[in-house]
Amino acid sequence: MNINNTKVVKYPELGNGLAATRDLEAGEVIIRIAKPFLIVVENAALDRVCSECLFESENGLKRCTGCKVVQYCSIACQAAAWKAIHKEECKIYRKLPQIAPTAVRGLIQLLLRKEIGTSPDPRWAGLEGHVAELQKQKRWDEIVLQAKAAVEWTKSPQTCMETAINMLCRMATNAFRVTLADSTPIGLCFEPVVSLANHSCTPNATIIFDGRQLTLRTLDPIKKGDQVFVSYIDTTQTREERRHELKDRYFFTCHCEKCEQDDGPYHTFLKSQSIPYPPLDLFISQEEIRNFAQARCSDASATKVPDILPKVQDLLTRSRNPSISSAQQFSLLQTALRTCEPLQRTQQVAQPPYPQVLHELYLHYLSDQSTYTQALRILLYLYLHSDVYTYPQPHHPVRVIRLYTIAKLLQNVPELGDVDFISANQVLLLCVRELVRKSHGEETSFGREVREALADVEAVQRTRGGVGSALNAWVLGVGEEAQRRDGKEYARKIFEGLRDLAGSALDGVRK
Ligand SMILES: C[S@@+](CC[C@H](N)C(=O)[O-])C[C@H]1O[C@@H](n2cnc3c(N)ncnc32)[C@H](O)[C@@H]1O
Repeated sequence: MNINNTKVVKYPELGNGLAATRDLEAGEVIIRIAKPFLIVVENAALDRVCSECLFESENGLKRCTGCKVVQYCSIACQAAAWKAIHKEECKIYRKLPQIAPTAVRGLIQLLLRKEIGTSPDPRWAGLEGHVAELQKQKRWDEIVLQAKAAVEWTKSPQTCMETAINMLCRMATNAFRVTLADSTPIGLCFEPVVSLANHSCTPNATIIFDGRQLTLRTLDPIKKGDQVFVSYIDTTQTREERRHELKDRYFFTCHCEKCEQDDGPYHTFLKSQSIPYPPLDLFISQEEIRNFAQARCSDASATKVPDILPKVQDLLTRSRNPSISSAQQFSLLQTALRTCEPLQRTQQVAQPPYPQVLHELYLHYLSDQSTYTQALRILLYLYLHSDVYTYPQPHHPVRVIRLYTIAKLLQNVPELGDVDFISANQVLLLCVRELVRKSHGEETSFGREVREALADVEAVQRTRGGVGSALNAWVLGVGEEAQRRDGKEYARKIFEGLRDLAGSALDGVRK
């Protein structure tokens, strides 16, 4: 079977998988599916996104007055959902004392759509479902109960029960999270074609959503015949955490090189095929990153760091307790940062759990507008000292979102040091606009948002002399030589200033 740029290949140990049918460049679209087989907004996101288009809405969402479960951003979305499924679904939701679990709501949709009959559908029956393994787990009773409930509520024939159970098992192994452009999880997607992609802890591809549209994109170049890998889990975790999650949820032990060699972020970076994006080289040069990673890998003291993970994880869990005060939360995060001191001493900021601590600190500062400047500094620090190793591709969606967030924060903090914040905002947005072609796609809603933000700042720059056009000429490599040279000089100063801001990021926390 040929699926866009891939074909299904059976691999020993991994089962079916997807192989590239031609050489693919970094950031290319492998498969795009406008309407995946099944998408359900997860319970925690029902109040956040429109259940039809899956976007957030600046004007707020309107709840369905019938079931009071789903919400829509417009009459058009409500009408489309009503016609497609909600007319039937609504009658069921109304009678339930509470909102059914996300997977059950997915099964209800499939039963109502008559996608589940008395025998498994060839579109998904061939997918690995791990039925025998699930039968041995505590989860099995829950799966059977969920299938029974969905069959009963949809008034489907009892003969559908076995297929419904089979479908829930397939969903447990094959469904993946739907996310907003910034990776916030909002739903569950079951799409049999893309589910064929196997897992690696150093994936060469990633799944991106734009509303309902799903795109499988390359992170690295993939040669014709090579396998396409995505990651099922958060790859920044330690090998033990990754292996535990993969075994528990997907019933396999990962033997990718990162797991076999127990490579940390610096080793993984050195083995990556990272392709530099020249304008960002002025922010942090590829050569500098490579030399630094090499030094970390040959530093014997780097391997002698005590196991701080359990203590830091405990502190982070306690800091997320909603009933503690902001001051108590900050104190726990300060202790977590101090516990990471051995990693700081050996300059291993990208090594878990250090980046997690920094991220929590960033979120803490972001929760209060008066501390946005600290949030900005921490984010710059994370980008320069961790992200560039953990996500080696400059167009990696996480890195692109990080740069975009830094640009947005620059608009919301008072000027600091010598950095011209308006120009810094522009130069970062110019880079993001270029990188978004490979990370999310310029035709996506995120691509449009970036272009609009850039147009706004460029309008301001036009009133401030030639800086804006020089920066534009330099990033895009257009215009006259002298203008590009000026642009490069402005950019060098901006990036230097941003690096200085990152340099003092932790001063306030350590006090
Ligand atoms: C989403 S499915 C991928 C398609 C699957 N290989 C199939 O034949 O249907 C996930 C399942 O594939 C297998 N799998 C995926 N990645 C693997 C890997 N790196 N090593 C071993 N098995 C893997 C596991 O059985 C896992 O539960």
